[in-house]
Amino acid sequence: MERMESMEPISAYYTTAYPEIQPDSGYVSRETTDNQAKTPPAPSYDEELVHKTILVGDSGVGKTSLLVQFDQGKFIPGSFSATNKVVTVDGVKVKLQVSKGNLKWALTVGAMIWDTAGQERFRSVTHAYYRDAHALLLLYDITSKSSFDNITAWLTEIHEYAQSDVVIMLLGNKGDMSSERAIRRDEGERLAREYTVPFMETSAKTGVNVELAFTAVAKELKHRAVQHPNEPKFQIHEYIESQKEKSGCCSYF
Ligand SMILES: Nc1nc2c(ncn2[C@@H]2O[C@H](COP(=O)(O)OP(=O)(O)OP(=O)(O)O)[C@@H](O)[C@H]2O)c(=O)[nH]1
Repeated sequence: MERMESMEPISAYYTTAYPEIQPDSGYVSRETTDNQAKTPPAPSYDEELVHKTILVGDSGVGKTSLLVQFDQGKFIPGSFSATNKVVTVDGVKVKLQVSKGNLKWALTVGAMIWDTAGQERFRSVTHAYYRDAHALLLLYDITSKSSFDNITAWLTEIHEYAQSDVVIMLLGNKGDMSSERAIRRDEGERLAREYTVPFMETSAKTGVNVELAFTAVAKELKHRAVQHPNEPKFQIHEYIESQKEKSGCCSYF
């Protein structure tokens, strides 16, 4: 795996400042790429395209663990809870750039902002981050009914502040904890269908579907950026299903 920055040891990872990823840096605006797509000849893939992706969801659902699993290919047990780690004023816990093959991600993990009365609000990153995001990974924890119930509120927040064409994916994380499961897989599937977003269960612990989740959104964004008007649209749902079948994804949680 090619890294865009030198890595710090994990112990320092969540207690030091992260490489700043400026909202406007490192990726091509959709407006530009749309125009390019309409101008013959068909555009080639912009190798510098960075897929700005934010992970959101209730506290403790495993956002940071999922990012670490994707980035480092391992599970580091224990909470990266925002409450005792550095959270920037804009509600961001981690910013990181990851590069795999010719795909690049600027990843941001949102941390819950607590209001003065100590009540959790359905807001993590500030509006500027939402507006700037190409993709949002929205996580719940399959062992936590409340994290699932709150997905609707998260989606309301996303629809209010994010770009209308943002790619959203719903992830039911902690898929390895089937004995403590509170949300059936078909409940996740039903919710995803209701909001017309792709869905899969993941495990930051075993790594199941982690790479697929990030790759699927990046591929969707890449296809949008370079799509020729006459070409068929990339079908993210079909891509996910075909890859799940290839990897036999869900049988070894
Ligand atoms: N078994 C299991 N545990 C997980 C998984 N993902 C995360 N955890 C655990 O769940 C807890 C919370 O994980 P975090 O990655 O800190 O969650 P977060 O969403 O970033 O939390 P906040 O910073 O509070 O927003 C930790 O104890 C993790 O070890 C998973 O897929 N399986």
